[in-house]
Amino acid sequence: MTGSFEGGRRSGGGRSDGGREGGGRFSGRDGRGRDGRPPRGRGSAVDVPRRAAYEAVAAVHRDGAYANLVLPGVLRDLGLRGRDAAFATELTYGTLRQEGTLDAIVAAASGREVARIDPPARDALRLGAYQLLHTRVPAHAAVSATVDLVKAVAPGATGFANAVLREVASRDHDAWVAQIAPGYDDDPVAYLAVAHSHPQWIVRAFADALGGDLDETARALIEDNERPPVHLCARPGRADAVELAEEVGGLPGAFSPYAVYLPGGAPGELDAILDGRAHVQDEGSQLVAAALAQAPLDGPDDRWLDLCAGPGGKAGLLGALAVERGAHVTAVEVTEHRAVLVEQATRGLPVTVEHADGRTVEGTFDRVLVDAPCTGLGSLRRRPESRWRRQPSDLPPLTRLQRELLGAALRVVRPGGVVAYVTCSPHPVETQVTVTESARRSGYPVDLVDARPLLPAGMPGLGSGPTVQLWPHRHGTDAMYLALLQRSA
Ligand SMILES: C[S@@+](CC[C@H](N)C(=O)[O-])C[C@H]1O[C@@H](n2cnc3c(N)ncnc32)[C@H](O)[C@@H]1O
Repeated sequence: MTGSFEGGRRSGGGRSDGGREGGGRFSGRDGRGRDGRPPRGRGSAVDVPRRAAYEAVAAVHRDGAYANLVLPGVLRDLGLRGRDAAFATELTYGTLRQEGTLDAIVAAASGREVARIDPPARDALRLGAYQLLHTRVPAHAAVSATVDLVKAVAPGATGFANAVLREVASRDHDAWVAQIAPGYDDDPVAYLAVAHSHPQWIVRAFADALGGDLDETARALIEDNERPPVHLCARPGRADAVELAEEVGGLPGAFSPYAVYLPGGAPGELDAILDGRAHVQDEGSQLVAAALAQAPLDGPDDRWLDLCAGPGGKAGLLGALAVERGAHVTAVEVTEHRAVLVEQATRGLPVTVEHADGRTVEGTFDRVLVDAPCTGLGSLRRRPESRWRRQPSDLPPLTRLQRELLGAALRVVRPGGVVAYVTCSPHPVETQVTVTESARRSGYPVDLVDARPLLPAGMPGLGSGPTVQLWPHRHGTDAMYLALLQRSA
């Protein structure tokens, strides 16, 4: 293992060119902000894309916002489009993904714990350090633009920020990692955590899920720091993936027959989304939902249940497949507003939405999906702040709920029926342990069905079965886990 950063690649598919000087710079007099917010309108020297990124990053830390929800509003408010919006997006997502390592570098460069730096100055420094270490922005432009930002949001820290940024700029990322990370041979997990900006407990969980292979763990971490493409699901019976790809200027997916990879842009504005022919859905989610629909089954096959349905991605795909198969889907969701989203996502499909706790569901079903609430460690590339928010202490309540939901599914599936247990997390405690424990405690005879033949033929890297773990670095999907359990007849 060398100390090289991201195997030679850089976040966002290469260094971005953010060194442009014009394009929306608000120039003029000194612009002081209040409450750490840069001033709006004339009078600020902060250029607009950096200001947008600062506002989004600050909202994530100050208000507990989610970057994917807050950023579109900020871009809209500031009128950013095209290259400027792309640059603001890269700064926001990249800074949040790299935050752990950037903080360690800023601490080393400043000789001060980042917790002791005022939040506005701290966020501005993170953005500046990201530009210096992960983009093609020339160092002088990154330093001066960040000093302008600090002037606006934390005027008292301007000199400090200038000095810290100059120190950060004195080394590249690899040299900083070599300086601040423990030696790989001494503590590989701690090294990987610093080199690839993940908390150690997540590095450990990935390594466990990958059978202890630390080289592959590094590849998984590297992929988490890349910008993922948007995936569409062409709804069976309503759209064809090849034709949809042509229509939207995308590419048909590598594995799911419904998947289309979008080159970029705003998927919500596509005609195919607006008229219900397609929805946004990671290809891995498509594959696990389709695998449940294809699992071999003797006897009746028209009562399908989605026990954790919100916001309705998999219910939408199952509903479209149910049309072709003459089946009906009951979609259960405990959170009211998410149940409304499921209604919207399944309009016109044979799906009944129930706003209820899945643990109390009654009835008898032939196929059941438990897409369990989980840590979401499998989609860190799409949720840049999530790796720093999640804690190991989240696991016990989540795994208890997962066991109870899977237990309820095993109770309502008919003998001979199939349950798909799915998480968007590769954490072994949420995957293997939950499945083994739930099956053992259910009191029903349960067999694990080999899920691999239910995924597209020739799909590589599916392991030795019977469960399947998808990975961004192997399959280009989120790290979805799938176990298929069949109640013995
Ligand atoms: C991983 S998400 C499901 C994603 C969904 N299947 C999709 O593809 O769009 C888990 C969902 O389970 C819901 N949930 C949590 N506890 C639940 C419970 N006790 N009963 C039913 N739904 C629950 C959450 O509100 C959340 O919407």
